Amino acid sequence: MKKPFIIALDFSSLHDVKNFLAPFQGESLYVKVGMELFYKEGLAIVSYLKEQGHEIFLDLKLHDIPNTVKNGMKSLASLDVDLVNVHAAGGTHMMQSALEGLEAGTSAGKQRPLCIAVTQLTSTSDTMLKEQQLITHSMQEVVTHYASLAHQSKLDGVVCSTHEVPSIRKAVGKSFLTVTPGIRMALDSNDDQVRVATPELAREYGASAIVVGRSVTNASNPVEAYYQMLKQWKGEHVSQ
Ligand SMILES: O=c1ccn([C@@H]2O[C@H](COP(=O)(O)O)[C@@H](O)[C@H]2O)c(=O)[nH]1
Repeated sequence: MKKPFIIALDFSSLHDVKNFLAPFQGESLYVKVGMELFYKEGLAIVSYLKEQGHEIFLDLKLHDIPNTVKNGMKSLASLDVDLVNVHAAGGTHMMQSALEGLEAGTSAGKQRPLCIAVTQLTSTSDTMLKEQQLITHSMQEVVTHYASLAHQSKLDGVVCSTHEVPSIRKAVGKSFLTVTPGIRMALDSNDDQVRVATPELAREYGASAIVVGRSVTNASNPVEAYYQMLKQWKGEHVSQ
């Protein structure tokens, strides 16, 4: 990915997004719009971020019957965002339908948005997998299996934690995207995340891109926090 550092704009209004982005003036960023912001601001937020020259990951995690996901993706493709996603648990038919919808909804001459599948949320622990989802395979096996299904369905990649990246790369190759949230600096709070890693570990394990929210957005100086994490992601020395 050209810009492998994605900032999660988990804000509740366009006003808060504008305040957050103001000190980044002139910088073209890769930003993630999730449910909180999109459900509140809708198309206005996408239009605004595009006008400002940012790339957009629209993180709505579609998970429904194949026909509904196909038509949903057809609508999302018309927004001209760069990256969208589904839940791999929806199955191969659903993932293939997602791609069909994206292709059908992309205007002639434009590139369809990339599409990736969420494997297991980074807030899911081994215990939750076993006790709440009744899955007896290991996290690594489950995530890698979902990545193989997404690969067979011709998706562009997956959302996973840093810890599963090496196994996924081994199973489906290096060109399949591994986008990793749950990124924290060593001394940061994990909040509700379970399978966390530093930017440095994500780079070392070969993640295609990292997604960072609160470690930047809640920092007392977000611009400084962003550059500190970006430096670590690029392999430049940073002391905390
Ligand atoms: O497995 C997943 C899938 C998506 N996310 C999203 O990434 C950000 C992470 O935010 P932090 O504040 O850095 O924890 C957030 O928008 C999630 O919805 C994820 O964390 N894990």
